[in-house]
Amino acid sequence: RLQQTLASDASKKRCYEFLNMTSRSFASVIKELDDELRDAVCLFYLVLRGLDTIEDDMTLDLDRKVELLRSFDQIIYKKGWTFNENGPNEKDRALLVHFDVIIDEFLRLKPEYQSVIANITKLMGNGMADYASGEHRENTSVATIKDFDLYCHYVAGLVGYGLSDLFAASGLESEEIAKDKALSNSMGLFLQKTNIIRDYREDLDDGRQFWPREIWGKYADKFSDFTKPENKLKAQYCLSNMVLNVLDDVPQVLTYLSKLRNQSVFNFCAIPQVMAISTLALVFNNLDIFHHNIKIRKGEAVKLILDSTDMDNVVSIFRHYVFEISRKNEATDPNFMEISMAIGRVSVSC
Ligand SMILES: O=C(O)CO[C@@H](C(=O)O)[C@@H](OCCCCCc1ccc2ccccc2c1)C(=O)NCCCCCc1ccc2ccccc2c1
Ligand SMILES: [Mg+2]
Ligand SMILES: [Mg+2]
Repeated sequence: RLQQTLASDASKKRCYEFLNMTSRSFASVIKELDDELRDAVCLFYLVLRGLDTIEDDMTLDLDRKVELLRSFDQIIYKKGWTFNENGPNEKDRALLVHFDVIIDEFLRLKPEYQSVIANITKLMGNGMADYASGEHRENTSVATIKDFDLYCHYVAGLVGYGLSDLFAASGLESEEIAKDKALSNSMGLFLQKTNIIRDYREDLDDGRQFWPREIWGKYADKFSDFTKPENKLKAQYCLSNMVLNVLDDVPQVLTYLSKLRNQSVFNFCAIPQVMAISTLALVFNNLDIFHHNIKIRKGEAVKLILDSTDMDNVVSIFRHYVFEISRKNEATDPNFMEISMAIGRVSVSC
């Protein structure tokens, strides 16, 4: 009996080490969650990060990648399963090399938490596979704004679905939070779309492009044209058009946050969203993003984390950054009016 307890404590500890290794930002907010939810959300993260490590690896054979993505919801029930076919540079390859530890801990979760995680894994894995193998084969390019919303639904909106289901199943939040799928979806889309804008250069260098052609095609013939100095005005207008698209999700994010009742769940949900609105204001009309990855300053991030503990503070943080975007909004920008109106819509929602 004692032997088993020691073994399971050791593998749980290793899961939190993998959590810290794969994402410092999410690790810090996941560890803040109440006991009832912490392990389930930690494993939810690690299972999906494992799936994403398959998706992100451009050195994997396409058929092999699709087979793994579509069967990952069964793989998580296979005790002992590990994977070492990732390329040497895949940043989270160690997670899959030791994935048997994640599976052991996943199988120790309550059955209702396991089924939420397995269900989202199945939906996300098939969504990623559809993207990897479909007409996007050439460079995972995203054609229409509808495609953009669908891809971000698969990789991030579904995480919002699963988290809302876990919050409700734990009893820490009402069943209602899991009913309004559009609100949960927006929680993921706002984070993922902001990251996709911020990561323009990193993804371009990795041969990936997620900005929808329906938007960037209005400003250039090739996605990489925005890195050229002679195209800097077009690049600026394309960037503001992308920020405009993301602003649409702000009212729903604020509505979702206003429905939360448990303090640890609120902190866990609010902090990534507050980081994202700060990042969105930073990237707006900032042409550095076409040349290198930019991040909000450490000091600002710490202040935001400390301030994001109640709805009034979160609303005023959003107002602050939305005002900063309106200050940077230039009348010569063809998107100027649309952005002003989107800001108006946000301002009344908070
Ligand atoms: O490789 C990387 O490091 C970045 O990969 C990006 C990509 O490949 O596009 C991309 O991979 C997406 C596929 C795997 C999803 C992993 C995930 C992330 C955060 C979680 C938070 C809690 C629980 C489970 C979670 C699962 C990525 O990590 N994008 C970051 C934004 C995704 C946010 C997901 C999300 C959605 C709703 C949320 C609601 C409340 C709190 C956190 C939330 C977090
Ligand atoms: Mg990734
Ligand atoms: Mg990915």
